[in-house]
Amino acid sequence: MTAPDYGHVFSALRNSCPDEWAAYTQHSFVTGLGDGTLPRPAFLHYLVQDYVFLIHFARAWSLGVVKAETLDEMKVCAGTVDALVNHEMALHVETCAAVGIDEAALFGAKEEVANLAYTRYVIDAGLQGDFLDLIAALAPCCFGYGEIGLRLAREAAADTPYADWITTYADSDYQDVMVAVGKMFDAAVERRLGADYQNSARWEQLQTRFTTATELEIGFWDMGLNPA
Ligand SMILES: Cc1ncc(CO)c(N)n1
Repeated sequence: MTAPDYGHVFSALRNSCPDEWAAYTQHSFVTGLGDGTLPRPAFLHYLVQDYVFLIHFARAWSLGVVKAETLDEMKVCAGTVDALVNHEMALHVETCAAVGIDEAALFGAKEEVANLAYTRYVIDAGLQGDFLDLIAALAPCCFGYGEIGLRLAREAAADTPYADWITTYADSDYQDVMVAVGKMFDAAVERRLGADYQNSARWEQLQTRFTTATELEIGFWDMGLNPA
């Protein structure tokens, strides 16, 4: 499997920014997770920031419940909030606890600017725009980690110390949520813009949201590589 099926809307958005998508999903931080060469301090620095990221990211997905137009959209958004706060964050809490960083320290960690820029951009996309603006800005995070997790599960060195991280995103728990998000995103776009959505007046704006969020993901890996 080269890429999992997260739907045709996601494929169209990704295929329109191939350079940014490659810079995000094949970033040297990702290579280092796979071959195990990522320095531990960079990983822990990233993981603490990512805990804070997920707090605000869950707020953004909660906004999806507010902006939804169908019960199915509400269910997928609520399910994603659950997956983030009750499952994905366990990786962060357990990995950090093992090196003496407790949850209060995680919750109170100083948020770096690249982190803050990313989540507030996504939340603002949802506040200023509609449900599609919000999902277009949320999509790179979700599907990018899904792609990375599956690729590293196939290609990673057997002895990488980052196997727990890889498993979190390759696991069917995470993948099933992403497939559900992809289906919901396809239906949401077709419902509002029609089957010929790529020729609608809204498409360019959604592409900009998606590409900008992808660039903010690249900035997040860059931040991870540079522990303060
Ligand atoms: C920065 C970032 N993007 C995406 C995900 C996946 O939820 C994450 N944990 N962190």
